[in-house]
Amino acid sequence: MRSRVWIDRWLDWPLAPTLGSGFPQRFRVWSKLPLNLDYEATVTCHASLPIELLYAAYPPCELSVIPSVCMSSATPRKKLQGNQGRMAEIFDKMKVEFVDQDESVQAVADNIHDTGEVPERYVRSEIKADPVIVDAEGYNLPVIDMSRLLNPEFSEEETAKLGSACENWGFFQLVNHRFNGGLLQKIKADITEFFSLPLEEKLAVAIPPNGIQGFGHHFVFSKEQKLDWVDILFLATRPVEERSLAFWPTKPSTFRDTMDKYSLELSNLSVQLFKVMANNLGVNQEALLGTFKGLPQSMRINYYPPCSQADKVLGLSPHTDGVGMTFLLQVNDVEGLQIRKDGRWFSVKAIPGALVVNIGDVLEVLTNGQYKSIEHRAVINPVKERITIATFHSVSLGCTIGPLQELLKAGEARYKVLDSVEFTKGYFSAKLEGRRYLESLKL
Ligand SMILES: O=C(O)CCC(=O)C(=O)O
Ligand SMILES: [Fe+2]
Repeated sequence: MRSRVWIDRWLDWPLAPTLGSGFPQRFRVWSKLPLNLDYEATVTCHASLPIELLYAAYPPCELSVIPSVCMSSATPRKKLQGNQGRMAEIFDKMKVEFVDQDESVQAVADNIHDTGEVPERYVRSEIKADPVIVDAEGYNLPVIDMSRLLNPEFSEEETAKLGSACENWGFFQLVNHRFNGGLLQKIKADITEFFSLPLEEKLAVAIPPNGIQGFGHHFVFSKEQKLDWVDILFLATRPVEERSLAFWPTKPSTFRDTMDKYSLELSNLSVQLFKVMANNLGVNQEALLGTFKGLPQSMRINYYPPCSQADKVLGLSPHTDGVGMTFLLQVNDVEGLQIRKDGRWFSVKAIPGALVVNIGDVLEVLTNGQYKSIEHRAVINPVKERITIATFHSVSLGCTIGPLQELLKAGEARYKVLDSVEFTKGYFSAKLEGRRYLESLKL
């Protein structure tokens, strides 16, 4: 019997008594707790009874076996373990534990209309401490043109521009990335629709206790900690065989397909950019790409509700990304990303249709500090919701992360060498506090 089980709920089997002929057949089961959720199931009959129920959430989800004792609605129910996939296994190993944050920030935002006050746990006194620059001269985020990078006539010049952006800003906007037709429109529409569903429906893919994937919150380590003004949907999107589709929304019905296509486009784009970066750094492309073998990718979809007291809350605490490279897509036209430059916060004006690309901690370490992983945060709009998709390209498991040998010829290593699990563990334990973790890696 196969042992992997993905449904993290108590199940009831109302149709079980009707089984008997015509296998395989499709029917629906529902979960009693905590919500009435429908799951599709495929039932197949084993050569010898008892029958095994093979659950396929939605093809091509991995199949899981429920022991035959569950066959009748009268039998005792069995608490099932959620399958969070490889990523959760790593988290388990690392002993990184988030505390449950059981309220949706969107619901909190709705309630403020009644009380008029932001709950104390979301009030961030530190926001006012640092000046913010909006539209200042000389503070234009570099714009990189993908079509020029790929055109032999202009690629050298554009590559140099990209290199300078990675060294001086750690961020740039990528235009002309040539995504297929309406894909960006589709992903934007599907994500917006998901977040506009009633809370009960979003909870169908809730992050389980000690889980990492699904709808909920990350980086909450204590009941006292101040909270970010955001609800998220986090999914490990690549490699494809490591997806836990149970956490992929089925509403809207096009969500999974759109996400799959978007994920592939970004993965291909990440390879193109890693290659350009290798050229710019003067290192072997394979040496750089080797760290990202298998192209692990995850997505954090951020839903920032509006807040009438927006200057009291923070959408996302100052942090660097603990990965190689991140692509940020603004799903609607509401701004809120700020990056720290020269000790001040600088508001990013996203070009419509562009992707905001930023260097993560891993690339800063690999390049021995030549490329910069820059601190950034998200602020809240007083009247409009803001939605973004951050797509992270991470290191492969089993890799070591340290300055690339080819870059050391000119000087000493400035960062420690760590195994990828150690590295990620350290990142999460540092609790999203600016550049604290990255600084701790310096020799
Ligand atoms: O939503 C944003 O503007 C920033 C998101 C981000 O930095 C992240 O998810 O890591
Ligand atoms: Fe980030």
